[in-house]
Amino acid sequence: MSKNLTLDEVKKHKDEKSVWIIIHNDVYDVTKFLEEHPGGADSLLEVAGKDGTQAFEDVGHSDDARELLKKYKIGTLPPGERCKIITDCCKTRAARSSSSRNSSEKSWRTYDGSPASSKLKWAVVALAGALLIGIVLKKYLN
Ligand code: HEM
Repeated sequence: MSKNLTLDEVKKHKDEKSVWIIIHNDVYDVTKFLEEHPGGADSLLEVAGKDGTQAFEDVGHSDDARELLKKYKIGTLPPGERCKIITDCCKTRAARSSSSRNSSEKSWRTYDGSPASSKLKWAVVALAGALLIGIVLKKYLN
């Protein structure tokens, strides 16, 4: 089983001395790969200490590149910090963590930890309840 590494731990590894990147919920230590990366060290440093899934996928890396990833894997995010669906990923957590930095850095991620969908569900239930009460009141007051 791979080791659980939290986002807070990953965040500490954000410069040349130590570069950790999250891709598809797995954590990679690419410090030794910086100079070898065909896409340059800068592209890796840009997502150092952060989630690089989108950057990695946007480039359309080959199967060889995906295979190479295995060599650098050091762990996985704990279940509460994982992303369920890559395209529907959490703004709340990312916004919170990057608000102290540049806001343009906001990530597309959505984590399980931020139950945006469950909030929406309760809003719909509350709205339906209010509607029902309104209808009943209207009926009895007339
Ligand atoms: C962290 C794990 C990564 C690994 C193991 C990796 C590996 C590779 C490999 C093997 C290539 C050669 C082409 C290919 O086989 O697809 C490549 C190219 C490239 N990578 Fe990455 N990459 C990683 C992350 C990233 C990230 C986060 C970016 C961010 C933008 C990036 C940007 C690029 C670019 C722009 C190229 C194209 C270089 C060119 O064709 O001139 N890579 N990468």
